[in-house]
Amino acid sequence: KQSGTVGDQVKHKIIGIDPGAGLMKATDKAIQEYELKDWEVVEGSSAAMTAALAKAYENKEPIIVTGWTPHWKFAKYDLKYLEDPKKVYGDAEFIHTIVRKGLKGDHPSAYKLLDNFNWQPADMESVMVAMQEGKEPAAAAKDWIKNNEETVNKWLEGISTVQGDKITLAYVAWDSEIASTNVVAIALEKLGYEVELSQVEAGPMWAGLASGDADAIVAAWLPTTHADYYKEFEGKFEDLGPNLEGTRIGLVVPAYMDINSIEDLNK
Ligand SMILES: C[SH](C)CC(=O)O
Repeated sequence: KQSGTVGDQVKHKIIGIDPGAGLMKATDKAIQEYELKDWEVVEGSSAAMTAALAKAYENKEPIIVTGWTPHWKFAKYDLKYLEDPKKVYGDAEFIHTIVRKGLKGDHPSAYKLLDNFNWQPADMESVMVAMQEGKEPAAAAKDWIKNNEETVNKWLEGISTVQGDKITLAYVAWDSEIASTNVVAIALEKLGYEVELSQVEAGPMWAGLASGDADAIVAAWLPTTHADYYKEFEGKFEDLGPNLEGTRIGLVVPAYMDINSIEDLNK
């Protein structure tokens, strides 16, 4: 049994991810709105956060992380979101596909595939779990495509193939976006495209679309999480709408911790 307040137990640290993530901006807002005095959000990465979570969970130690759904961590560990009565983290959201201006004219087949791409949280999570169990992202994506031919053929239906045209997909190394971007890359390769995957931070991902360095992303968390980026680059991209429905972001803790709300962090 841990002694002291939950703040003492976790040294008033919330284990975050890359600083450009909307989840981190929302967490900074939570610190303010819930007046979490002398709490710190530790910047790092998706991988560092899940490594810290694994270590704490194995030792049944208290930990608070910035978390999101879909994610393999919910399949692997018994976790819960802290209630967010002030709704700082918004409600269930979507992941959108966004393409650079002009893509439709330059690469109509790629545009159509990107517009058709959509799948369920369970689909994304199954690719993430395979990656977490050690499969290379491209291999995990290939397996999922093999096991979901009907879905993928619907995306590809009626789209004419190409001979080696190049497409660049930008993404941030969030486990969810590594999964989705690798799946879309393979679907584009099935059409004959040569696909480059460009791993960048969140800001440069959106900037790359606006500059035309990136042709497309399937990593836009909207309407709230990436609202700032959407506003900053509005007019310089084309939003093809949701490719997945039912995301969630917030503070996540192991179920063995006896706190249930962000408000409990002040006790
Ligand atoms: C970490 S979520 C995949 C996206 C975001 O917070 O920007």
